[in-house]
Order: sequence, then C-alpha cells, then structure tokens
Amino acid sequence: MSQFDVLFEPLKINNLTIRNRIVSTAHAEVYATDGGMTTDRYVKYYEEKAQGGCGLCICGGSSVVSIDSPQSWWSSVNLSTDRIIPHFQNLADAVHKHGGKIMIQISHMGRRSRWDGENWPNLMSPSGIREPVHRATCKVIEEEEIWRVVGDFAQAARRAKEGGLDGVELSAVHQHLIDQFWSPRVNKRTDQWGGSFENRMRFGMEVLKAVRAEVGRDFVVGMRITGDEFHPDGLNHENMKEIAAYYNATGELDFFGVVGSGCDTHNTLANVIPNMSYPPEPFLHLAAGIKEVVDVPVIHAQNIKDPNQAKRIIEAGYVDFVGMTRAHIADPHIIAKIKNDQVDQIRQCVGANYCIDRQYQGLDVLCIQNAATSREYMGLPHIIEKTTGPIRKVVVVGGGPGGLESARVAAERGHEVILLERAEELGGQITLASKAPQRDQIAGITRWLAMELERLGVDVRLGIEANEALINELQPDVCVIATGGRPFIDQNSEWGAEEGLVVSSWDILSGKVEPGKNVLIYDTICEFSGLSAADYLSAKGSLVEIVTDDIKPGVGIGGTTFPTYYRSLYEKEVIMTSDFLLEKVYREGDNLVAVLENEYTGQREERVVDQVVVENGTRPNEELYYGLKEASRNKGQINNEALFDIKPQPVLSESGDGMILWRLGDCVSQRNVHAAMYDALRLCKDL
Ligand SMILES: Cc1cc2nc3c(=O)[nH]c(=O)nc-3n(C[C@H](O)[C@H](O)[C@H](O)COP(=O)(O)O)c2cc1C
Repeated sequence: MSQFDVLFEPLKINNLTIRNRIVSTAHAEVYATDGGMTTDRYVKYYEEKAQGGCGLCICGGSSVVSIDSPQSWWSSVNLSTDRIIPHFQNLADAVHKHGGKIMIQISHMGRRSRWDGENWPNLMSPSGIREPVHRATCKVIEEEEIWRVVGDFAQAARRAKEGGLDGVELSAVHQHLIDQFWSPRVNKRTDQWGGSFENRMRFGMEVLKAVRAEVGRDFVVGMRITGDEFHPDGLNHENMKEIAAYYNATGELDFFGVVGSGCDTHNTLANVIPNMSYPPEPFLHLAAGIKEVVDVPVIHAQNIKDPNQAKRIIEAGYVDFVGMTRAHIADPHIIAKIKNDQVDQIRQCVGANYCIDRQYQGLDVLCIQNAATSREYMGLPHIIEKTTGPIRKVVVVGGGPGGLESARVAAERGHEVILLERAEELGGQITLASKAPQRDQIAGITRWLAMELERLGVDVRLGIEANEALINELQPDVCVIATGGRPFIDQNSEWGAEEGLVVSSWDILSGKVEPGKNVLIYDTICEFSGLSAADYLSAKGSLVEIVTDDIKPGVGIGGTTFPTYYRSLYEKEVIMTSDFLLEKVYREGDNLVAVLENEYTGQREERVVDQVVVENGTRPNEELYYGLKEASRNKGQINNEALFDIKPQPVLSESGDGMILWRLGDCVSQRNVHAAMYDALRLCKDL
C-alpha cells in the first residue's frame, strides 16, 4: 500500500489497458529527420519514459497527415507515407517491452505553420484568414482538398495501426485544421463546411468517420480539444461542451484530451503551456466540465507536476488521466520514483519552458535542467552508475547549477566530492533569477540539486573563497571550476561603471542596490535578466523604461514566456524602447543623464533619471582556472580544458599524480543554465 495507489489503478481506453493514470501528452519533439521519420534519438527518448513507468505516451505532437501540412519546421513525424511504418514498429517495440503504451497525435495544421518548410506548400485554412503567431498567409481550402485531407487522416491512422502503435489522437486543439473549421471567427464559409453548427462540425466528423472506417472499432481513436479558447470572439467553455457532447454522441471516440485556451495569438499561446508564472493546474475546471458531458475517459495536462497534485485530481475524479508532460521531460523516471517511495528524488519541472520555447524556434526539445533528456541515444544517463574504476577526490568550485550538477554526477559515480561556494547559500545566478516577480520557481533547479548533494553525502562548504593555495591543500584528483561570470557593465567606459554611474541587473535583483524612482534599463542581451529587472523594479514602484538596440526587449525569450512578462510590464506601464544604443551616462546634479542614439538614424535623445541599470551579460570568472592551469603547467603536468565530446582523461600527468582541471558553464563563456548542466553531465558521467 502506498499513498499514491490511486495513480496506479489501471484503466481501459477502449480495449487497451493503461497501467497507471499518468500520461506523457503529445508534444512536438523536433527529433524526426529524413522527411519526418522517427530516429534512434526519438525511440530512446520514449523508451526511457516507458522504462520509467509511464502508462501512456502520446508521441508525435502535431504529426502530419498530409504532404501539405508543413512538417519540416518542427521536424514533426510524417504519417503521409508508408515509409513511416517500419519506424513505428521499432518505436512500439521499444515502449511495449517496458509495459508502456504508445499512441500518436495526428494533425493537419492548416494555417498554423510556415509555408517555407520542406515542400513549400500553400498553407490552407477554411477562409484564408491569417494567424498572427506563425505569421504565414494561407489560401482558402477547396472542396476537393477537404476530401483529400479527410482521406489523408484515415491513411495516417492506418499507418499508425500497421506500425503497431496503440492508437491515434486526432488533434482538434491549438487551432489546427479541425478546430479552425469549428471556429466562426476563422471559418467564414457559406458552403456545407461553414455557417451552422453542423456545417462547422462536418470536417471533423468526416475525419472521424473515415479514420474509423480504416482502422476498425477496436483501435483506439481519441480527440484532443480545448476547453475554452479564451478569445473574445472564440469558442467558450459552453460552446466546447456542446462540441464535445456532439462528437461523443457518435460513440466513435475512445477518449478526449482537454486543455485550456486556444493558442493562435501570442497572448493565448502562453496559456497553453503555462510557465512558472501560472498556478498549478490552472485549467482543470475546463477538463472537468468536458468530462461531465462525455462518457469516455478524459485526459488533462497543464501544470500538473507534483505526485500529490496528480493524486488529488484522480482521487476527486475530475479527470481519468493526468498528463505530466513537462514533468516527464524533466524526469522520465518520475513514475518509478513515485512507486518506489522516492518522491523527494524527483527532479521536478520548474516551468521554465525551455523545452517549448526551443520548439517554437524550430529547435529540438531539451530540458533546461536535465541534459540527459533526449540525449539518451548519446549515452547520457538518467540513472548514473557507480564507477568501476578508482575512487577519486573531486573538488568543485562554485555552487551554481553547473557546479552543483558536477558534484551530483561525480558523487553518484561514487567519488569523494567537496563543493566550495563563496556565498552563504547555493544557487548562483539561479538564486538571483528567482528574486524577480514571475521567476521564483526557477530556484527549484538548484534546490533539487542541493537536496541530492545532501542525500549523496557531498561535503558542501559555504562561505569559502577558493584560491590556488586551498586547492593545492585539498589535493584533488579532479578540480571542476564552475565559478560562473560577473556582470559585464564596464564594456564601454562611457557608461561610467567605474565611476559608479551604472549598476547591473544583479545589483538590483540581489537587493544590493535600492531601486531608483526613475530608472532606465539598457539591455543588450534581451533575455530574462533585463525583463526581470524591469518587472522587479516596477513592482517596487519605480518608473521604468527599458531600452535596447535590439529588435525589441525580450526578443531572445521564447513564445510561451515573453507574453507573461509583457502582460506584467504593460500593466505596470513600463516603457519599452527599441533601436537605441546607450552612448554615455553622466551625472548632472542629483540626476543621471543617459544619452541614447538611434542605431539607424544617429538621432540622439537624452533621459534624465536617477538610476541606470546595464544588462550586458557576463564575462567569465576565470582567474582561478588560469592560475591553476599555469601552476600545473609549470609542474610539467598536462591539463585539460573542457573539450566536449572528448572523453575525460583519467590521469593527466605521466606519473599519475596530476590533477584533471576542468572549467564549465559561464566560467568559460556566457551561455545558459542548460549549457552549464550539459557541460557538467558530459564531463563527469565517465569520471
Ligand atoms: C515542447 C512541447 C511541444 C508541444 N507540442 C504539442 C503539440 O504538438 N500538440 C499538442 O496537442 N500539445 C503540445 N504540447 C502541449 C502538451 O501536450 C501539454 O498539453 C502541455 O505541455 C501542458 O502539460 P504539462 O504541464 O504536463 O507539460 C507541447 C508541449 C511541449 C512542452
């Protein structure tokens, strides 16, 4: 008996028994290659989840059914050709051998993609109305094309079945073609496919009928819908209940997946994959509302991260299955850990949305904190085995994410690990980032690592400034320098950092410097720190203008994250100015004058403020690294800088008494949390 038993009660969808109530819901992985074929990487990614206990994986988010549903932008799986069938057989075998089940989401994205992908197709939609998020224009889908796409759905479902997958999920969610037909604001047709309720439902119905005719009644066919588009002219919850009941009444659907919100505007896109600024399960009520009007199982995913939360939802019967999708991206062994009473060892998703924000840029899905996710095929492990070689003494300098991950991995390998951190707390830049209004949960990344170090018995020494003498005294076999960076606010002497005219976003977020009344933030990086400083200062009552020479403030932040910043910044009347360089800052009486210059016209403007914050990234804290490197070179030892994809050298000096010296993360050059975690894992996994 475990308190989580309710999560492990098997449940049938059609005739298929799912071993527990937890699902990894459909997500575009961006791992398919060769015209949309699943790869070794793809298979191993899902195999790891099945091995970790996942009941049902719905793979292939937005997998395409037709040649003209553009897939290359998201490297989606391509079900428009029989070539996919043997690939599915590999995938199904890999998941089935661990007791999991696997289905695929199939879709035609209609207007919701790009036309300049692999086949350069014309995008099609019911009435040719453009969708702003993907910025593509589209044509009106013609009658023959509608029937062809209906047939394409059926053939795609057949390929899934022949490939041994356990079912298909029809995507009528996120404003893909089926729900584009449903929506009166997108479907303005006056023929049999538009206008009345029945006409708008017709395309989805024809798809469902054709799919059933092809795969038979025993094969699982579900549908994913939204519970409310959250659009002033969109389908609301009552409309969606009516639609769900209508399709349910056919008796042809085996499950409904329900999520909250449409996502065909920048603002609603953020709701669909709610980041850390959202509360837990913000749209559960919508799924529960749909469950009231259907008589097949309902799956709901959106910010369900915690086993207790999942348990409460299932126990209360709000839905039948909980999706824990990003939770699996962060830790594919989450279910095994729940089952084995290791809940506090789960690496919990913090909602940073690195995964989805990469996907929206057409990049492969990665986890901000778990570098092994989707790199299983490269041999990066989720479960780290003990070394069979000699036990080494490892000294890690720096308690930010890269240092903590190095210490964790080295300790999992069984080495004796000491971690030295200058500050009185662990976390490094993550701690700073977590001070901003929407970002507190990011601290979960280093909190988990700190807990793991405690469990593994790492000797963590806080308040210790490491230097060469101390390292020499500790005599490590391996020394990992993860000392991060420091704000690069003195790049331009005219900014006046040396005279103390400007401060950094770190000074602000750490509370080292009091917020000014009238603040100008100059942001050359346009990622989180600048917007976080603006959000933080304006929350404290400062009047803030954020200026960048880039395209717009926050331009480097992905599509599900910048909208939540923008909501907050607009609400607090932060002024956002693009295309201006900060030329110089000078003092005038009690004020500071910031001189700005338009990048394109050279036009100069001045701002009179009482505080100027410069966010210009970091430069490495590399002095210790170079000091140690120089010293050991003088001793005739060879040292390795972290050269990736080169296996760590077991012993660096001929005599075997040398020290392996590595540096990683921002101590090499400024990148991001994932880069530091990846550095740490790939360096230390073979120690
Ligand atoms: C990288 C990524 C890609 C996604 N792509 C799709 C998709 O193609 N189709 C879909 O229906 N949902 C997609 N989703 C949404 C997920 O299925 C899920 O609803 C969402 O992540 C919220 O659940 P979670 O909080 O458990 O992660 C995607 C999510 C992520 C993180």
